[in-house]
This record gives sequence, structure tokens and C-alpha cells, in this order.
Amino acid sequence: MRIIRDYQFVEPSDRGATAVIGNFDGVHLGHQYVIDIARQKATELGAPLGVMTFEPHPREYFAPKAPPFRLMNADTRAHRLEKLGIEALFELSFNDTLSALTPEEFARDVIVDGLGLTHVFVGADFHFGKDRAGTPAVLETLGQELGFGVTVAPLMSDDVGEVSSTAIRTALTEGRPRDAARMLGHWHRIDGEVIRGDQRGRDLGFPTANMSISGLHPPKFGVYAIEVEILTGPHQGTYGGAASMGTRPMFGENLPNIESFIFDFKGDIYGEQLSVALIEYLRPEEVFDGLDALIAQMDADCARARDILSQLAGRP
Ligand SMILES: Cc1cc2nc3c(=O)[nH]c(=O)nc-3n(C[C@H](O)[C@H](O)[C@H](O)COP(=O)(O)O)c2cc1C
Ligand SMILES: Nc1ncnc2c1ncn2[C@@H]1O[C@H](COP(=O)(O)OP(=O)(O)O)[C@@H](O)[C@H]1O
Repeated sequence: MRIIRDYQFVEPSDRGATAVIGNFDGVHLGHQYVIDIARQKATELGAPLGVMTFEPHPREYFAPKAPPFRLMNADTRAHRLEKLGIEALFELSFNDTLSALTPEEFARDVIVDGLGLTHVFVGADFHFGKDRAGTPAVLETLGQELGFGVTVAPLMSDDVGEVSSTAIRTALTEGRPRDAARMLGHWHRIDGEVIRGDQRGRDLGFPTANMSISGLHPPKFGVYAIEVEILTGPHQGTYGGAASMGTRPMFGENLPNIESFIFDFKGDIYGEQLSVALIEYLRPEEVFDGLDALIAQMDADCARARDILSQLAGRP
């Protein structure tokens, strides 16, 4: 997958692609559905299958002080899109210039002159351009005037309701990772590097691989049954585990993070890339009356997590 960040400097060989336009936060089943529609059309046209997205997320750009809401960072999103067979990722810098373009300017400067797209795809609720003035209907008109194809995909829902990044965030905030997974088409994962903590875990008999969740939408704080993938280094593989997400109130005031105890594993994984899937919420973080009580509860958490993981029939 080629990543193109500046719409004003595009190799001639990268022109002529198709692109699904959106933020793709979570790369959920709704996103995958539009990508499937685009894949068919791209094949028909003999054009590369592309995605146009924005970094930072426009909401982060307009409200930089608002609490973090993203389900994934740009790297994880790119990785997921690549796995879906996207050939060209137009990850455009969302800045003063881009945000100030009117719908007409966006179509002319970015879609046509900049990227030379042949066909674009958007969801029915797509808005674009200064003041969100552009609608799918406006885009269709501009496509006719300027000579690019436009497909507007209907919004996807499942038996329970609309599939959206917002609904996924709510499920995670409420401690319902299985509902999030149903809309994502895969478990919600937190990806990142294993960083050093207070080196306390090993003394408790529960060494934990710590990862920052800074910049990400925080799922409900508490203890989870997890599946861990170690993506780099000599210990690569998939393991079960139990993790604590939050501020570790037993040990003073701490920044929120996720600490994963990996079952049946010994080894040094500092600095390695980990992907932690949230499977089931077990309980809130608590302050216990001493370390023995915490350790007894951690034993019980792990027994429960093992039980839950043993009953998983593969993917959600
Ligand atoms: C299964 C599990 C349950 C946990 N439960 C709690 C808890 O209820 N309250 C709390 O303050 N910390 C809890 N923790 C976090 C531990 O306090 C933390 O992992 C430990 O302090 C090690 O920190 P370190 O990795 O920075 O050394 C839990 C951790 C795990 C793995
Ligand atoms: N079963 C395990 N689960 C998680 N980490 C483990 C495990 N066994 C060894 N480790 C290693 O121990 C480190 C965690 O030990 P810990 O005492 O909790 O220190 P820290 O506070 O730095 O996380 C992990 O980052 C990893 O390198």
C-alpha cells in the first residue's frame, strides 16, 4: 500500500485511482462494506483501490482540547486498511488550508487537480468542505461537472442498530466489548509498544506488559479478559491473558494505561509491539485492603478470564 500525504505533490503513477473518503475510525463493518462496493467498481475500471482520509482527525483539529475519542491511531488504521487490500492511502494533512476549502474547491483542487481520482465513494451521511457545506448530492453534481464518478453508499446497520464509530465508542465506554466487536467485525484492539512501569508486577507474581492509551478513546476502566498478540521479537504469538485498564488506584494517582498479564508466558518483551484484544469486562478497578487481597482477586480474575477464553468459539 502506498501512502500519499500531500495532495499537491502526487506521482503521475499514483493518479487515476478510486478512493473511499472518510475518517475510518475503527475500520468497522460499515467502512468495510463501502470498501467492498469500491473494490468492485475499481476492478471494473481497472483502477487502484484507494482510501482518502485525514490526519489529524478533523474533530481533533477543530477541538484540540476535547477528550480523546479515537478508536485507533493513524498507524493502526493504515495497517488495517492495508489488510483489506487498499492499494493507495491518501492520508491528507488536515490543516488550515484543507479545512478552509469550499466543497467546490475541495473537488477541484484535491479530487481532480491534486489526486486525479477517477471515482470516489462516500457514505450517505458524508459532509465535506468548509462548514461541512458539502453533502453527497453536492458531490454528485460536482462529479458531473468536473468529470469524476461518485457512488453514495447507504448506511449499514445490523439487527441491533446503526454501525458507527460513535456506537462502538459507547459500547466500549459501557464495558460491552462484545457489542463493539460485533460492529467492528473483529475484537477491539489496543496496539502499542510495551513500556516500563513501576516494576511492581513481578513482585506481586503478576508481571504486566504496560502500554499507554494516551490519545485513544478510553474503554471502561477495570479488569478484562484479553487475547494478546506479541507482534515483534522472539516471543511472537497469540496468548490469553487478563488486563487492568485504568489508573491503578491501589498505588496512588497514575495516568491511565493498560497492563496485561499474559498467561503461560515468561520472557522480556519491553519495547516489543503488542496488540491487546478486549474480550470481556470483568470488574471495576478497586482499592483492596492490602496486597494479599489484591493478589487473591487477581488470581480469581485470571481463573475467570481463562474460563471465558476457553469458551470462545474463534472470532466474534
Ligand atoms: C488481573 C489484574 C487485576 C488488577 N486489578 C487491580 C485493581 O483492582 N486495583 C488496582 O489498583 N490495580 C489493579 N491491577 C493493576 C496492578 O496494580 C498493576 O498491574 C501492578 O501494580 C503492577 O504495576 P507495574 O506493571 O507498573 O509494575 C490489576 C492488574 C491485573 C493484571
Ligand atoms: N506473563 C507475563 N505477562 C506480562 N509480562 C511479562 C510476563 N512475563 C514476563 N513479562 C515481562 O515483565 C515485564 C513486566 O514486569 P513488571 O514487574 O510488571 O514491570 P513493569 O512495571 O515495568 O511493567 C513485561 O513488560 C515483560 O517484559
